[in-house]
Amino acid sequence: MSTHAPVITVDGPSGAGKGTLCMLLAEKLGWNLLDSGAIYRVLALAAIHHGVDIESEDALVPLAAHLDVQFIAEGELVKVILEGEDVSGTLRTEEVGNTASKVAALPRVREALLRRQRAFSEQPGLVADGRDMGTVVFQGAEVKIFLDASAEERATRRMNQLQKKGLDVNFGSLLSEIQERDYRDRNRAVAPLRPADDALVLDSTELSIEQVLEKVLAYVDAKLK
Ligand SMILES: Nc1ncnc2c1ncn2[C@@H]1O[C@H](COP(=O)(O)OP(=O)(O)O)[C@@H](O)[C@H]1O
Ligand SMILES: Nc1ccn([C@@H]2O[C@H](COP(=O)(O)OP(=O)(O)O)[C@@H](O)[C@H]2O)c(=O)n1
Repeated sequence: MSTHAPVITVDGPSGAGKGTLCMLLAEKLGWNLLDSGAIYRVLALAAIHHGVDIESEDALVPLAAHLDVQFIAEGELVKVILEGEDVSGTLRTEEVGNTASKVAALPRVREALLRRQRAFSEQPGLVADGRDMGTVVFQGAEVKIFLDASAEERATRRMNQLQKKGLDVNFGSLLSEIQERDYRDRNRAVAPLRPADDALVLDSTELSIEQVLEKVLAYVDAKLK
């Protein structure tokens, strides 16, 4: 019989620093990591590859249920293999993020991905990154964080991140894409982006990565004692 593994959930909008925080937390604690956004992104990419209509829930549900995806940890990075192909690079584009947010608004698609996400909860513990980790997928999590930042700060962070990868990006269009995605994620009928009632809400607009990690580690320590 498997014993219950503790879970830390980190939810919040795009660019708030969830992925960075979760990676550091998982590393520090030696726990497993779930990047649930990557699963929605992989589904979006699979739909694009197979020419599936991203508005058709009936067509997307079987695709979601049978996603052939592997996450392979390579040092600090995670390699994502979809149907045998390394898609780690294309997965992070804003276009795929936007398509992911459209397929993620469909209730039966979310339902089809629930078991796959919960299967990540293994000993010694799980750090789960997403939009509905604390409100839906791991409602009973021991520690819940909602990480936020102003839209302007998040767009600036994303712009710097993309520029470092050598991509040419426009701040104005990045900001409006982020705002559009936030609006869709916050206003969908199922599992909308919102803090769980028992989440610590942390605004990272004026905080460095180190300051965020320090605050969260202190909170985690107090909660897990
Ligand atoms: N507190 C912070 N201050 C400044 N930059 C940050 C902070 N947290 C994260 N970043 C940077 O912002 C970018 C987006 O962070 P990421 O963790 O990918 O966000 P999310 O997973 O919430 O979309 C990354 O380049 C990351 O290094
Ligand atoms: N648990 C989750 C995670 C992501 N998503 C959706 O997937 C999209 C991409 O998620 P992501 O976490 O990779 O995006 P970023 O925060 O990295 O920009 C989001 O805009 C959400 O619409 C979701 O609905 N539920």
